[in-house]
Amino acid sequence: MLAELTANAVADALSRRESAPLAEVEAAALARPAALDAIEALRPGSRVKVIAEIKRSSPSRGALASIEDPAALARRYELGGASAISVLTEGRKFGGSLADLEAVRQAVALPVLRKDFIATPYQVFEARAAGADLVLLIVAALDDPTLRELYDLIVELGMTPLIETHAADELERAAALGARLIGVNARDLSTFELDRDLFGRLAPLFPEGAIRVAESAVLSVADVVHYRSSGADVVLVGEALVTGGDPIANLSTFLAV
Ligand SMILES: O=P(O)(O)OC[C@@H](O)[C@@H](O)c1c[nH]c2ccccc12
Repeated sequence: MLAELTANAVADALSRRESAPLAEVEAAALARPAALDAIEALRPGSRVKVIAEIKRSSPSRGALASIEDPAALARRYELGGASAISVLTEGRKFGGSLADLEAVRQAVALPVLRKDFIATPYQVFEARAAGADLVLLIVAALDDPTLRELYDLIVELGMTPLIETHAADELERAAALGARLIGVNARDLSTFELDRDLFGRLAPLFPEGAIRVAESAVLSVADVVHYRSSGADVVLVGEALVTGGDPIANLSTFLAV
């Protein structure tokens, strides 16, 4: 079942009156310097890697942090050893914007993920125009033809799709795309409930060679250890880094796993 949150965000994207014409956003996307190689940056290593997220609030957790200077936070993440940065660009529920992404892009040399409810090619061009290197696609929110279309466009623009799943059949759909970077979100987007063991249950179903990303619910080092021992190459961490005091210190404990 498509979560209300996701359905609303997708409906928003589809009905939105875009501020610039498609041709303009396309031109801006093509004029950007080449995207950074996120597959290289997230390649599995002897230690877990972290995608550090910039998120002001969420529908499940409410207000998290005001984050007046996302660029400064991104620099802390980079100094702390993050391998990539995720920027929520959804405005209504998460308090983010494409301006946040642009500011982050200018501040760091790491790959930057556009984290949003992407449903149209327009949003993919917008992501590239703002400097994104990665774009999230949520399998549950998209039918197969749209998933394929958006996936191919992301790749064509030199970016890397991060394919988010939450169930075995969704992982199959991700595999059918040929996805090289696949996440399992521990949070169910329809109930907001967390299932920290979902990643471990789905890990054996990942296609050969795909990079395995555990998303959500990392609040402590113990959670990183749990995901790592279940087969995660990468963990995507939001709340713990925006609310938990010094992100550099927090990252260093996570990266020791
Ligand atoms: O704050 P957390 O529990 O560390 O979670 C981060 C990230 O996984 C979460 O923000 C997220 C995962 N998938 C999403 C899709 C849309 C918006 C947000 C998300």
